[in-house]
Amino acid sequence: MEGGVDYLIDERKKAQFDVEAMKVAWAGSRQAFELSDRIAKLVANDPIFEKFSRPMLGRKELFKNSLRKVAHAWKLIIDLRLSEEEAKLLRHYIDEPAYTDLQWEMFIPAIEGQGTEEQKRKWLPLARKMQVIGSYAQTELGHGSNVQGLETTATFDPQTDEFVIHSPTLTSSKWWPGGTAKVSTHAIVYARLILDGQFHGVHGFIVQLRNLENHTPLPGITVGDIGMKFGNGAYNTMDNGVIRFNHVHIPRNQMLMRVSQVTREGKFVQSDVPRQLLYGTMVYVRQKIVADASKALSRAVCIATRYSAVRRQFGSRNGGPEIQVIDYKTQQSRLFPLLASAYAFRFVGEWLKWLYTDVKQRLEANDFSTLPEAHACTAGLKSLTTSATADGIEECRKLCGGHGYLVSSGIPELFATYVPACTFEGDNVVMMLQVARFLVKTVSELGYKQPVGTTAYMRRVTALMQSNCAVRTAEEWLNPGVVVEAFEARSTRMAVACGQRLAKFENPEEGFAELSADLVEASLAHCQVIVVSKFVEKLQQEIPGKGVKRLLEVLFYVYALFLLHKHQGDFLATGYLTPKQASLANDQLRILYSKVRPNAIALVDSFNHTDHLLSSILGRYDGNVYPKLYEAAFNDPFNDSDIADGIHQYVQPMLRQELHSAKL
Ligand SMILES: CCCCCCCC/C=C\CCCCC/C=C/C(=O)SCCNC(=O)CCNC(=O)[C@H](O)C(C)(C)COP(=O)(O)OP(=O)(O)OC[C@H]1O[C@@H](n2cnc3c(N)ncnc32)[C@H](O)[C@@H]1OP(=O)(O)O
Ligand SMILES: Cc1cc2nc3c(=O)[nH]c(=O)nc-3n(C[C@H](O)[C@H](O)[C@H](O)COP(=O)(O)OP(=O)(O)OC[C@H]3O[C@@H](n4cnc5c(N)ncnc54)[C@H](O)[C@@H]3O)c2cc1C
Repeated sequence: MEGGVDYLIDERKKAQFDVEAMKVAWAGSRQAFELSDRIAKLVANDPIFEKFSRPMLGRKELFKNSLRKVAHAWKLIIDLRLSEEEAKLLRHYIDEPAYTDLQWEMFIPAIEGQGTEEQKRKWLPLARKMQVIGSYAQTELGHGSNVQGLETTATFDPQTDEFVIHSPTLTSSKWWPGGTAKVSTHAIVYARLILDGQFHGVHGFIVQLRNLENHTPLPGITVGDIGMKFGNGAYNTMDNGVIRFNHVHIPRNQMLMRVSQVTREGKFVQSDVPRQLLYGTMVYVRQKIVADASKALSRAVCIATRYSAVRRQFGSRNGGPEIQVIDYKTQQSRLFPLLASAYAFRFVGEWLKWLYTDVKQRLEANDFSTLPEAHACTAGLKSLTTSATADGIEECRKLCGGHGYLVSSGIPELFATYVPACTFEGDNVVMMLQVARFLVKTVSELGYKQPVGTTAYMRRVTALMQSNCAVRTAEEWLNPGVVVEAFEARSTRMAVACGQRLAKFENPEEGFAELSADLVEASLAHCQVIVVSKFVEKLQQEIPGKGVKRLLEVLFYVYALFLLHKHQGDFLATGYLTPKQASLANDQLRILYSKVRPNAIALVDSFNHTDHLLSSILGRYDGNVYPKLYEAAFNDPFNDSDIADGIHQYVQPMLRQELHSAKL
């Protein structure tokens, strides 16, 4: 047997559920599935969107090719009259970071959330027709996480009714904004507002960067690319830029003025809108990043699962086939929790999208009451899901053995493209510390204020602190109430313990800094409560299709009991579980893995990923791995000739012992 075609055919026959119905459950609805499937095929069948050769291209060629793809996609959007939702799916399936990500996911949302009605009327139609191309220039060479520490200045000049945008120091150079180095005509620039010598906080300003006719930078603007980034291909399709402003004048009405206004006379007016709304674009994108995590993780898991069924090692008897590596319990204990995590992140992402839509509607009606919770949830879940996904992709590489390290496995580029998600839109530790602030506040108010939303479980603080887990057999872990209660008790106990230790500090900020590592752990525990509970809520809905709900229940228990096993130190240290109960959870986990095993291939097929999206020989749908790996090796341009450049010059003289007289 040269390839694994028959192996995957056999595996698909083992499925104990309706794969087509699971595809719908994964997509969210039949309509969402059909839409997504149609756009995925459109991209997969269009040669312009080919991406397998991307890691072999030089930077300039890579970038030009990316510009071509975007132009082709825009043409398709117009010619096929694609809706905004379809256009977003198109970008997802093209799978190439590009300036349009910033245009559609940051520039436009920033104007929508922070602009006045007049500003929206002027800028949104231009941006939506791509007549202006915008980016999001917040981070500087010297400051990223600390937004209030930004140094760029926007000084009002009452003479001309303009703001003067200036980079006073080297460290104030804008550094990282995607799409800026070579493409964007405009940027939302975050800068310190200065009126009559007084600082009035950081605000967003629409600044034109380039001449719309010939694309040259406008006077006073120095702009360039910040250089190559991690990995081949990967995020290098994006032109992350550096910008320096030398007293650049912009009209007063280009400050985004929903939150605060500057009058013609140069007076600062603070509206009732909280200043945190200036950070609203980040809340939006963090929510998108959570939704995206399941897509990235499911890709890696799909590759590793299919390959694990194709790959065989050891155990051959009488010349028969060796054991499929997916049958090793160690392989299952590394792979199946990641498979379950992909589903868990899919469902929590769906819920977070709902939460964001709700908060957006409230904000439009000037109801800001749920903003702190939305901020804590988006920040915390962004941190949890991206960290787990980045680690998960790397684990999938290892699960594929040596071949996982080949670019043609599709995993190295996926990893290199994905990992910055742990840093951008808020470093993951800084984000967990935001959750910690929210938790500390919630805990300190428990005596007189009922917690709501995702912290509502802490209303039962007394019970969660005092009662202990009642599980006596491995079977008893198969109860969603029991599992969720364990996570709630652990989280409450960790948060309350942090609160008690914080109370001993005279200066709360000093205490917060001193205990920050523990606070991050307590925040993670709280975020895990959210993911686990949202999975349970999903299971309480009607889920059609033979065996679909049963398999999702199995995945829920795998996800939750795996986390419980991984963090058993917390569960034991807080006293909620006994060592025996933790051990029973692990026993149940092994039983669950054997329930996943026959369904593993069908579960990854249910992601409905095309071979184009996976861009992986190891993860091919047909399992034809070895012949295609062999073919790809000889198709590599490096194998064009048997004698590589440099052999005659540097190797042959060595063989002939003539190195000292050779010209090097
Ligand atoms: C390849 C992977 C694919 C993923 C792609 C998925 C699809 C996504 C589509 C497109 C992606 C586009 C590409 C992304 C490119 C990347 C872009 C960027 O990175 S842009 C820059 C992002 N920068 C940051 O995230 C900076 C992080 N820092 C901050 O957010 C803040 O500075 C802070 C750390 C939160 C602290 O702020 P500050 O010092 O001002 O405030 P505090 O005094 O601490 O807090 C004041 C109170 O305000 C609350 N707060 C803070 N932020 C918010 C918010 N956003 N909303 C509501 N409330 C907020 C804070 O909690 C404090 O509250 P109290 O304690 O006073 O109650
Ligand atoms: C691929 C990519 C694309 C990007 N695109 C954009 C863009 O389009 N527009 C834009 O404006 N920006 C962009 N950024 C910048 C990005 O938002 C920042 O890099 C990010 O917010 C992190 O900030 P930083 O680089 O200042 O990290 P730092 O804050 O310097 O972090 C360094 C280390 O310090 C730790 N640390 C920092 N503060 C604290 C604290 N208070 N407590 C404990 N630990 C702390 C962090 O955990 C981290 O380990 C992009 C970045 C990347 C990698």
